Amino acid sequence: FSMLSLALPLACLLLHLFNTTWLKPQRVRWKLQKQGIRGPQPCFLYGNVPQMQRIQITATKAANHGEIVAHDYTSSLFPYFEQWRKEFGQVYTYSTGNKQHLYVNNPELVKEMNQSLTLDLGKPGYVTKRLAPMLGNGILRSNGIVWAQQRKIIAPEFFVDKVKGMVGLMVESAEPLLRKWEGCIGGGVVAEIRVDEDLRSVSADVISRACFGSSYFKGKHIFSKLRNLQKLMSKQPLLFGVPTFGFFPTGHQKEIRGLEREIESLIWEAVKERKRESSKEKDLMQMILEGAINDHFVVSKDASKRFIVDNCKNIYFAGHESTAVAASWCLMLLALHPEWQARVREEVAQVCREGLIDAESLTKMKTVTMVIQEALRLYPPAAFVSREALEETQIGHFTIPKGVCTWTLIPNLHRDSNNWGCDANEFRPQRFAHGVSSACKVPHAYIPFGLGPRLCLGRNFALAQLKVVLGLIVSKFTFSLSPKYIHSPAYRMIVEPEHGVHILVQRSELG
Ligand code: HEM
Repeated sequence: FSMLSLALPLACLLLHLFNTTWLKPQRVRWKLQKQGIRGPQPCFLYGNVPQMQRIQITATKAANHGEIVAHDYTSSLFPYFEQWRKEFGQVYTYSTGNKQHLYVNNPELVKEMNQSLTLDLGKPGYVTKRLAPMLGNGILRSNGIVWAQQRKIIAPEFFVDKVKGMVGLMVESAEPLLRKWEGCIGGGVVAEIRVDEDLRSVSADVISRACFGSSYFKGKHIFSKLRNLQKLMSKQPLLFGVPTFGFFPTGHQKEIRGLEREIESLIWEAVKERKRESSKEKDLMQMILEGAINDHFVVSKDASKRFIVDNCKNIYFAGHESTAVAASWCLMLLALHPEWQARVREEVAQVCREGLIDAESLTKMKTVTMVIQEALRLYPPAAFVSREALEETQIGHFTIPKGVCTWTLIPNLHRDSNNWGCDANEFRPQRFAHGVSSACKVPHAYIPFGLGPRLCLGRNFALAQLKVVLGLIVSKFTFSLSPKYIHSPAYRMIVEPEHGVHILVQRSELG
């Protein structure tokens, strides 16, 4: 009897395991295969992860980092996707553990996703769970009604009219960088400068002043801690790594939890300070505070604290990191292309009365806009748009079973020669001379700011800041790439220059 009483639960457990690790994923695969979607053969328990690791190791060995600036980094950064794309086309399926994925890089299908308003495609839980220390349950991670509420509170702070009012403080925030670089040149002619950290300071300063008003000086600590957290978390396999079944290296996790607590208390201090001040000025922090008080989804005091801290963290991260990295890529490309640098310099001199950059002059910066658009095409800081079918969903003529995660690789999509032409890997801002709609066949597949209802809500803010920073730097300085620069785009939650961007800077004759 005792043998039987042991055997029965054991058999149930094995059956359950077999069902979740093989039968269920197999059923999902069948549903996809029936629609003509192919993909690499998965192995038991791990899916295609071992294959992904093998392909990555081979690609890393073959990579020839830094010798020349080759703009197509897709086959060294995400080599399995490129290999499978060549084998199975623009839409294919693969698995990691018991999770089934759908690679969607067909411009027409991306257009369908972009135009769809469905919320049944949400942020994938298994990815965002790993990002939880960074993002909490703020707007970047949440889904459904919680997300809708957060978006309603935060989005209006970044509408065009609000952003226009922030141009002045963007200029102010960039001035220390200009003074610092001036100082580096000093009495000499040329200075070598690593631009990344300086640009990060500018965008941290901008977001702190613009969104968190008087508490902006607290921002400095928060940003440096968030940056450390980001670096630590990038050491873990964030997206496609081996299924860990709960076993992660604990050393890192402890450090991550420590940083998470420090960041939380810094933000909370800023919030308490704000409450004491009872500021009349309605900036983003004020809106988040009021949202936490008025929102009927936020029921307890603890939940209200979480709501505030998580959303502040989200804005701090989303708002400064990607803008700073985009500015670094822009400077790298302008350093490489003196002819475009000269055109930008000339335009800024023309449209800015007495050298002053304001909201009106930003709207006249056509060349600067083209350069930024082209930089965001070749080097989009966000590498992916990922979604999970929270319910069975239709994308174009495909039915996506519940639980499947879709992956759209932005850098690959932006290099599709069928959409962009045979010069897709070249830096040619001219293609944007008449806007995105004339630059390629399917403009909806140009997605540096994501797509659909979850499109980046800081888009206008980021573009204004990039114009201000580039406009000021290019009008004050002439620069070229330093021989120290090693071209090696790296994925650390966003695609950034692994060793930074080093340039040789001189005072510009116009500046
Ligand atoms: C060049 C700079 C930036 C780039 C390339 C960028 C890109 C993106 C992308 C790709 C997404 C994901 C959209 C999706 O999943 O479909 C996103 C979302 C978001 N971004 Fe940005 N972003 C930038 C700057 C900013 C700034 C300056 C802010 C705020 C101040 C911001 C706030 C957000 C927020 C809150 C979301 C989440 C929107 C939602 O889920 O509803 N971003 N961004």
